[in-house]
Amino acid sequence: MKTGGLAGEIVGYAKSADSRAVALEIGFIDRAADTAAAAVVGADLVVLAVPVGAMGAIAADIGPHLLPGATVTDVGSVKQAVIDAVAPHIPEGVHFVAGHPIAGTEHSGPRSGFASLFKNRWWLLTPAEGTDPAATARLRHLCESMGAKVDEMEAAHHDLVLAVTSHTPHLIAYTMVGVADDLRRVTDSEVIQYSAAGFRDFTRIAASDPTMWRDVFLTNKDATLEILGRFTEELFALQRAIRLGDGDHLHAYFTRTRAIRRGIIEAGQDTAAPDFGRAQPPAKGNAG
Ligand SMILES: NC(=O)C1=CN([C@@H]2O[C@H](COP(=O)(O)OP(=O)(O)OC[C@H]3O[C@@H](n4cnc5c(N)ncnc54)[C@H](O)[C@@H]3O)[C@@H](O)[C@H]2O)C=CC1
Ligand SMILES: O=C(O)C(=O)Cc1ccc(O)cc1
Repeated sequence: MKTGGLAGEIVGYAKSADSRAVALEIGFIDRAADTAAAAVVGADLVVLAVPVGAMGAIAADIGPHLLPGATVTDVGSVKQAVIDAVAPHIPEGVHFVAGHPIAGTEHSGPRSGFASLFKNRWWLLTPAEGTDPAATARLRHLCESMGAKVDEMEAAHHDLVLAVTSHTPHLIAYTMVGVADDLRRVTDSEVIQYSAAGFRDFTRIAASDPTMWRDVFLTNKDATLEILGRFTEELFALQRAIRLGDGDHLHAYFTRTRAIRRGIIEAGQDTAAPDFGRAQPPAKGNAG
């Protein structure tokens, strides 16, 4: 927003004074406020960017101080739980349009942002029924002005899609790195030394912020458990094929998954930059 001159003044609040100082120093914000409530006074747009489990408490803090006609949005990785936690604190006359940019890295803190983060990435908006379409349209325009591609969907659908494309894959990465860590005690440092690309990608993902990801799994419980259930069924089928020496099963399975990857590339949807991205655009309408 700063680079594109998309806001008159950007006021920031973060829990730690250090984060506020860094955000000011690097020109991320024009002014730092000492409290969330003070930060929103007079603001046309308020963006909540805290772990999903902290959204409700922040909304309660700022609710009474919001400008009539303002729009509140968020960038949380889970949508239904955020809407349930935030909406009750948004006063009449203020618009709440929940959102999720599918863009980020394993890093957090103010130094981890960069101006091109949203370029060519999906930004999903999940306005609740009855939301003023003009507020959603204004937010869509802002996201597009930062280079993002915008889509709208229902919050529950978002949560299922993201359970497939982001949340469960993160859990698998965490698990695989945990397994390797156990193994490392046996093999000394070989696991790290001879890491192949696949495992390296897992370690990058597994370096993501623990609080953020704890909250994702606590708040997207049902969808994650649904996808995890399907995942373990498939895993057991592959395990059985290996045990039985069923090469046809393995070959057919890997042929199918290769076609999916090729489909993503042919559709021009592999917009991930080498360093920053495993997040894929959600497969529209075919999750679950
Ligand atoms: N990191 C990523 O790649 C992406 C993150 N998101 C979502 O964005 C949101 C923010 O994540 P990041 O910007 O990565 O995190 P961050 O760690 O860079 O920033 C989080 C901020 O929330 C504050 N905070 C933490 N706990 C708090 C609490 N209990 N009360 C008040 N403030 C609190 C921290 O002080 C910090 O200023 C999360 O909801 C996450 O799910 C969405 C897309 C990508
Ligand atoms: O670092 C990565 O590969 C990511 O997947 C970043 C990411 C993390 C959380 C989100 O809700 C969206 C994107």
